[in-house]
Amino acid sequence: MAENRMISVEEALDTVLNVAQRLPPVTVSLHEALGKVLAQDITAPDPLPPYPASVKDGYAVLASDGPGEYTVITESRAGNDGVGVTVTPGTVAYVTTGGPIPDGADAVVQVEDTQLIESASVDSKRVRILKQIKQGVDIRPVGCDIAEGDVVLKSGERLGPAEIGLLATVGVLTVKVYPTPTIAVLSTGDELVEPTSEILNRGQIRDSNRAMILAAGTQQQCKVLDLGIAHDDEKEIEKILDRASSSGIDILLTSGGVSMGDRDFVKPLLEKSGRVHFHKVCMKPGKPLTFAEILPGSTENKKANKILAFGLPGNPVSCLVCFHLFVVPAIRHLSGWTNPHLPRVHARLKRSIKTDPIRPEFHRAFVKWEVNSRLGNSGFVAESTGHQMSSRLLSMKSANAFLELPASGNLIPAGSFVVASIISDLSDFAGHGIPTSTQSVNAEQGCMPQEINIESQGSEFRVAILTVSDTVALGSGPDRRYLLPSSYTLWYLCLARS
Ligand SMILES: Nc1nc2c(c(=O)[nH]1)N[C@H]1C(S)=C(S)[C@@H](COP(=O)(O)OP(=O)(O)OC[C@H]3O[C@@H](n4cnc5c(N)ncnc54)[C@H](O)[C@@H]3O)O[C@H]1N2
Ligand code: MOO
Repeated sequence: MAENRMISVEEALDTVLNVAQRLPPVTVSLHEALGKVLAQDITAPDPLPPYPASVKDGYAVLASDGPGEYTVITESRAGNDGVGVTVTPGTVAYVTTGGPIPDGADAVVQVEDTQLIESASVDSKRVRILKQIKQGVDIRPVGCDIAEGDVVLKSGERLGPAEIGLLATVGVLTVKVYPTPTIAVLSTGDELVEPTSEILNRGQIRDSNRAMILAAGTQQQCKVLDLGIAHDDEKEIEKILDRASSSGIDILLTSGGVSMGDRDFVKPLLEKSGRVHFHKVCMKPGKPLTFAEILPGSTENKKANKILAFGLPGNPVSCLVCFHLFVVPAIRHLSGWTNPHLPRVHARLKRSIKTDPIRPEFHRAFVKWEVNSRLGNSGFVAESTGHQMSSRLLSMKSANAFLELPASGNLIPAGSFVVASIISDLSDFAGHGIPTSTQSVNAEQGCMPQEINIESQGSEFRVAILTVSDTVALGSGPDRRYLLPSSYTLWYLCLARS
């Protein structure tokens, strides 16, 4: 039985992260690996470049020959070009960027430092070298990018586009990674109807939390399971929770029914099927957040792993704030992240904010980088999203950060620095911002933001990729097409010879 006191946010998060365990690694293909954390070291089986390669389009020469007129004995673009041909004093070979340096040559003179000499015969090309260069210039020696046996990626590293490119380069097409968890989402409440309902009878509202949390889970790369809406009926909720617990999920998220109402059944049901660690956190919003673990073998959960269960508060803002502050770090921990915490920055308040006297507040805000070269104080600036009531989901719209405001009941003046926990990726920092207002924002009665025009974001782009390279087409060099972000639809993915 969890104790009855309100625990601090730090204590609550520590508890969640202590209970959460990394999921066992799985093997996935390169296309499924983006965003995952590696569960193995990756070693290069061969060097890159595998042959001495030219850095420029130009002529492979003997540096000691110096400026003068030379016969072009071969052209080395890719693959076996120039094999068996040796550059001897008085001769040069034409090379393209990335092409193999023929034997004998020890430097490359870029075409800009040469002149092709008009010649009577097509077979005997001659070139004038205009510049003296040193040995080794514009040649990438074998293994200069990656040496054979180098560990190019370490267990625990997260795979972004560059890391996927490295895997492709070293020819690793399947990798061991930590999987992302499967999340089930249930809304509870007699007042809730499907978002498709056109007419709302008295006392009814559309269920926003389920769609929102399913989207938030998908954004964190989780597989999501929609458990629908349950009435405030103990037996009905129990049945759904039992069924969900036996369906192979890792995290169970409910919304509503965790506060003090006579039909708030979620907490007692979690107590029945597992261990409730806490059910009240000293924070605003999100006070009634409940956290439990459903242990293997309890009720219908016959799975070998335990399930983390979060009873999220029903108020939509409280629900999403708790998701970011507690569920996201839990997801990251299960997915193998070494640091599962939200990143934090210091941001200057654009306007003053009145704090709550009792609970530390997670004030929704838009944080962006502002350049102020005149005063020399460029940095992050935070603008409130307006009225912070926990039923007002508009206060989450556009928010990319939560300002951590200590409980004092005082006014934090404009220009003060506060800690901001970042909840979006950094690309959102250049966004549209919040409409300007001169009023200070009271934690209880802040100003209402006006409607703003946002250009449509997140639309899907269709991208065609064509690798044009003789080297790649002949199989003599790596292809790094896999660097494409997964949010794009691949239209065309192939190799072509130049
Ligand atoms: N006597 C007390 N009452 C309340 C307290 C308290 O300490 N003592 N705490 C308040 C706080 S703080 C919060 S937060 C809420 C949380 O309550 P529940 O988690 O039990 O949620 P519900 O009562 O079911 O709903 C609250 C509110 O949210 C709306 N809601 C619920 N689910 C959804 C959904 N899926 N989509 C959209 N809106 C939803 C619901 O209609 C209510 O308006 O409790 C306070 N009360
Ligand atoms: O904690 Mo509740 O989430 O303040 O509204």
